Amino acid sequence: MSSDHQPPILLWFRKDLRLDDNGALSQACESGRPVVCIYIREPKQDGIGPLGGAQEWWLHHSLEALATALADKGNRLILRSGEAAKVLSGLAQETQAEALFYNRHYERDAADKDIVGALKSSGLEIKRFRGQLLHDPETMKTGSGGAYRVYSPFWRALEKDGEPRDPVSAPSRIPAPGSFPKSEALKDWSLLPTKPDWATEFGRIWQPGEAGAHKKLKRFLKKPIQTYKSDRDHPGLEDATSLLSPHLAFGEISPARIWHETKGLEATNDVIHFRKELVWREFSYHLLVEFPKLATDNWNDKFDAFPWHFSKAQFSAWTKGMTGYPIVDAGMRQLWRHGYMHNRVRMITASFLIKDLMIDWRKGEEWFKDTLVDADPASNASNWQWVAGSGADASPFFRVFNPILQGEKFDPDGDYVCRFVPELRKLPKKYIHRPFEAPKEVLERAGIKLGETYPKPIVNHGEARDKALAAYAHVTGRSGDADPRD
Ligand SMILES: Cc1cc2nc3c(=O)[nH]c(=O)nc-3n(C[C@H](O)[C@H](O)[C@H](O)COP(=O)(O)OP(=O)(O)OC[C@H]3O[C@@H](n4cnc5c(N)ncnc54)[C@H](O)[C@@H]3O)c2cc1C
Repeated sequence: MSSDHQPPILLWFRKDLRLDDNGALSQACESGRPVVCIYIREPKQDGIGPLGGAQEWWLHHSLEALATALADKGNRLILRSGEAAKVLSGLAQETQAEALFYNRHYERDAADKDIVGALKSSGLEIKRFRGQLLHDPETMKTGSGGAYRVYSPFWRALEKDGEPRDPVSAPSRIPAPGSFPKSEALKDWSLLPTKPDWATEFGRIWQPGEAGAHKKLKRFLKKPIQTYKSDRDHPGLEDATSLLSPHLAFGEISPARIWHETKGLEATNDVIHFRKELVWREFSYHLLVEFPKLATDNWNDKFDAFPWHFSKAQFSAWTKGMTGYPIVDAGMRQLWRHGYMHNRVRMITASFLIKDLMIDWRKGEEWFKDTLVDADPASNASNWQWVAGSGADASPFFRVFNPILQGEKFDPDGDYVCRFVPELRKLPKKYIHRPFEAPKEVLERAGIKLGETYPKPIVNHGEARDKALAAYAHVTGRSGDADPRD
């Protein structure tokens, strides 16, 4: 019997928008049965969407790329909106499908359980395949059988385990059904911003989709990885890191594929450091699976009593990159313009929001979720809690980043600041991270009027730090001495 006379398999794409190393897809193809490829736009539920604005932009282009890749293999992408269980059972009836294959999606395990329960009772064969991690969280346990809560032993356990599995290549052909069910039109989903179109620069930097992911990996492995360890902390160096995070967030490339491609390189400290960063992503997911409320609740509940203070005006200045601290403002403007921010600057801007402005980390997490193209439920939440000090294996609260010293250390020539805060370009390097200390005539020569062309600092860092540390000491009963090196 030819494949198109057999009942098809429904292949449910979610955050695995790729053909390479896609367990559900390769197994569906190997079965020889026709495959109906679906992407469902679901209404908001626990663990499911909606995506932030920047990721909607990405999703639009990523689905276009996936549709093209499927067409090249003789198949088609079907788009539907609605609750997954209803859409899938409707499609199963329409296409006479007898099976559903999908890859695991860790943050929505609970929601999936209900969906799968409903579909199984209607007689559909359901197969779940590995998710977007090197190791499933259940397989990584401490000696006493618990989940890891500290990164270093987690990394050592992975090392001891040996190399992760090898990735599986994309199928050469994806058998199509005799006829395709109807698809909604992507443009009708209105994922792209219109008025205003704040994503004008995104397309210059990013190429969403699997091909774009592989290009980024190739570029990174060719050179930047050789100096990754030292360069990754310097935001002024463009392209010193892999820029793979949004591709990983949408599953356009698998971590196993990335790891595998680094195996051809000599295992220098730089290569190992890069792998360790990939493992920070793994660790974040392990924390999320252990504590599904990672984005909403303090891991350390002592922080529940922290006296956060929300000032609308200060939050707005932070989001707009108008705090008067150049490195913070450059980071927040990079985020708005590119849907991305350098890792070092993410730490500085997050520390500023939490400790200088004493605004609850959850407000920052939400803003990042809406504006980052790489927003990831595990990495975003775990990193915000890391900076706040409320997370597992977190940076202590009393480590307060000084935005001036951080700028001078990691962007000594002000290259990064000048790229995103052009009004400071003519300022001598000496003042680039502290324009408020520049003499009047220096500011005049640089064409800067503080408070007019560039803001005065919205808080005094020293005073703000003391206030935050006093609040911390009050909540935890610990001394709030800051680390002067930060
Ligand atoms: C406050 C804050 C929020 C963050 N939010 C996110 C987020 O929503 N999504 C996200 O992917 N990363 C997040 N990060 C982590 C990190 O900033 C980005 O992963 C990194 O900047 C992405 O750039 P890259 O791909 O060039 O990274 P590279 O330096 O090339 O690293 C390779 C990969 O390792 C992973 N990785 C690197 N650093 C971390 C880290 N600290 N935690 C977890 N995984 C890491 C990412 O998948 C990254 O793509 C956040 C960090 C902070 C401090």
